[in-house]
Amino acid sequence: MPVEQSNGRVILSHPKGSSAQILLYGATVVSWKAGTKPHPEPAERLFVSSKASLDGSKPVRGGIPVIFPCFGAPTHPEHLKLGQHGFARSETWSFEKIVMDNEAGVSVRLTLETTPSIAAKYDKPFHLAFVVTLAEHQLSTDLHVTNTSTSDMFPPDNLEFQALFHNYIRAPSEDVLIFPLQNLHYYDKTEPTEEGRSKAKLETRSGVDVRKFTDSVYEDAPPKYEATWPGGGIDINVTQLKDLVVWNPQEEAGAKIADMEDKGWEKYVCIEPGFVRGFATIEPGRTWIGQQVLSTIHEERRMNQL
Ligand SMILES: O=P(O)(O)OC[C@H]1O[C@H](O)[C@H](O)[C@@H](O)[C@@H]1O
Repeated sequence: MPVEQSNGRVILSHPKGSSAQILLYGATVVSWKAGTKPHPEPAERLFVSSKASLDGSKPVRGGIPVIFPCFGAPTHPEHLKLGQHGFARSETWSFEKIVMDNEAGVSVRLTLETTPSIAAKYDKPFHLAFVVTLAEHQLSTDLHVTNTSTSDMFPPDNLEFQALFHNYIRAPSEDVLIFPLQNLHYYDKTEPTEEGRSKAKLETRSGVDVRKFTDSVYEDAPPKYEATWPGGGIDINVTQLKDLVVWNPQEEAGAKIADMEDKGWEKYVCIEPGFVRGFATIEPGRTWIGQQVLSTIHEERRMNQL
């Protein structure tokens, strides 16, 4: 069966061997296994901490948590009752339907609507749909945000939000390099003062490493980037997600994270495409779609680049 549901999970299996698992809790993709052309046997591409809670008691430390409607601590007046990274990653979504089921892709759609517990802290009308599509060497995630307000007042009852895919990419963090971020401006959240954190820095490195504690928000990043390391890599193509967060806590911050496994920070890098500087805005009745496509990099392409 290409799509199965069991124990609060949706499992996608592609005829060419790749697979993905999505928890209804947070619509969190917790596994993506895919091969490459020269090495077709599927390998896990995401990191999930062995100490992560997968029972819906807290957001998953790993995989691809969906961040909405705020990234980090809330700053928008409409978000002030929300916790860090908003509520989408800690609500149980509904399985809506299988969108596609053929060799081109196996695709499912989950949805989230407001609940009394969400409405108690966030009263804007919205509808979210999350579409996950699995291909032989690719995983796509699309977030559809609809402003369901029926108000016709002026000024319009716009929905202002931030959204991000918090990808924990399985990679040796000592060796990973991320391209092409050179000459972009970024905000360095590891700076100890608010003044330091709010001042834009210029990225001078051609390939960005995470050998030290890194928490950088790149503004207006290109729509295509890649992470490479000896023997592997992931390409990321995005639509409507103008910013990119690169995070690895290293021991300095990682040892303080309760659900991080011992030395977990050595096994992943978070590469997080999103709309997080400022707010995306949609008018009543309109839908915004943010998309990412993750692809395994085939080794021969890496060799050609060296
Ligand atoms: O611990 P969490 O709430 O899951 O957040 C984990 C991390 O998410 C993002 O990458 C932020 O930029 C980091 O500042 C934050 O530490």
